[in-house]
Amino acid sequence: MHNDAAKAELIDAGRWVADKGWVPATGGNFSMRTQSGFVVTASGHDKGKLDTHHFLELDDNGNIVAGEGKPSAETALHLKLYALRPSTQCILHTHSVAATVLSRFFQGDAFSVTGYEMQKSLSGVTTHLEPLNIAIFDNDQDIPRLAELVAKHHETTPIVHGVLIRGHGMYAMGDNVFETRRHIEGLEFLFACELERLKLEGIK
Ligand SMILES: CSC[C@@H](O)[C@@H](O)C(=O)COP(=O)(O)O
Ligand SMILES: [Zn+2]
Repeated sequence: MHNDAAKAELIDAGRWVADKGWVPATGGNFSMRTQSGFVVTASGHDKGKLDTHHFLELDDNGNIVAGEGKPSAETALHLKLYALRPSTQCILHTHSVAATVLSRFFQGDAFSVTGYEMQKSLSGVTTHLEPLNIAIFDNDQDIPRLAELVAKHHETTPIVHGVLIRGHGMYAMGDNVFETRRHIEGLEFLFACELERLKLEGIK
């Protein structure tokens, strides 16, 4: 995909994800793989009101080749996720209330659900009967260090749909922008169900 087409897709995804309330304030950042490398959102903008000049163009090694401002503070994590899973074309990082709260509530190293038909909204999932696991990593302001932790985890437990960062949000990935959007929507549905379930069942 050309850089300009990738920016157009990310501007559209930004409006959608902002309408859902999943990128409050200037939270979140987006990227796509392109013919010449990557495009990534510039840091500090409202991701629901992106324009074509709110992006940096990077080469295959992550070096800036065009654009204004600073690349997203979390660019190193995007680049690591692309390297870990070469078919990934689009990464959308969101800050929903549900992802933020549940990643703090569940103390373990994964958000795990079983029994929901909507698990099948995620690529490769064919049944509600097996657990769906989304890895949770402790938040870290040192993004390269966090990216290394994610890479280490991927060696034994491949990351397919995305990861949660505790008290922070989610990184969702897919082989095109529509798949990434579907993964976000499917996972957010599952997060919302789990929040409702916890309210009804109480904390045990
Ligand atoms: C609103 S503060 C959030 C940031 O610290 C960060 O987590 C984030 O998602 C956006 O950072 P950005 O540098 O704009 O890409
Ligand atoms: Zn963030």
